[in-house]
Amino acid sequence: MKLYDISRPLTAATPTWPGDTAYRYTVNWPKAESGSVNVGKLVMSIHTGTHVDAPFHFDDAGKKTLELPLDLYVGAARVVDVSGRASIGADDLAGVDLSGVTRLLLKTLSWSDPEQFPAEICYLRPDLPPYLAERGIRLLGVDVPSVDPLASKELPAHHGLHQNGIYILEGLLLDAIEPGDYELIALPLALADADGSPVRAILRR
Ligand SMILES: N[C@@H](CC(=O)c1ccccc1NC=O)C(=O)O
Ligand SMILES: [Zn+2]
Ligand SMILES: [Zn+2]
Repeated sequence: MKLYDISRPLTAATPTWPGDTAYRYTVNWPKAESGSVNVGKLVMSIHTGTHVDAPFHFDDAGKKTLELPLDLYVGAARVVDVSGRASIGADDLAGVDLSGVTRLLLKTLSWSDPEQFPAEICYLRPDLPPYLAERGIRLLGVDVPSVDPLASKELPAHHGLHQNGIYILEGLLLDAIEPGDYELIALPLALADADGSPVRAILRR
């Protein structure tokens, strides 16, 4: 069985949201000092690289990472190519059969330079969340840092997905992935209080 890594590597150079905390790993307690082991310390924003959003990210009353339903992040997923568009709405998926699909990953290819935070990304239009929910989608993954336009403060797609019971996976790397059916594994860490979690996302087929 072949494994495809669809996670962005986390390094000090991984781009973050403007002004947000970069990934930083340090050996906080070196072997020379501890006498036996190197002990690392990790500092990063939850929204750097490949991650899930918990509803608390955009809703003070929303579920936090530890309360997320794990079954959504493991199981059959369909990758659909929606590249070449400025945004995605129900119209853009009209020709795509979504019957039996619970986890949908949209390949927008709109984050062209992985070394730079994008200036503009393909985003979701407000008619998409209800359309997906009617078809049974419960998890939506994108290959960009947000499901909304980067400058949006209202976050209509985040809220629309949430209102329709659809959870969000962001920052995937789908460039090398052929559209089709896979098994997805992208589990959030068991983080108390958090508004999301970095994930190691893989596809198997
Ligand atoms: N909502 C975004 C993240 C986001 O908006 C953000 C992340 C880190 C620092 C600032 C952010 N937004 C500021 O307006 C997301 O899609 O997860
Ligand atoms: Zn996020
Ligand atoms: Zn988000």
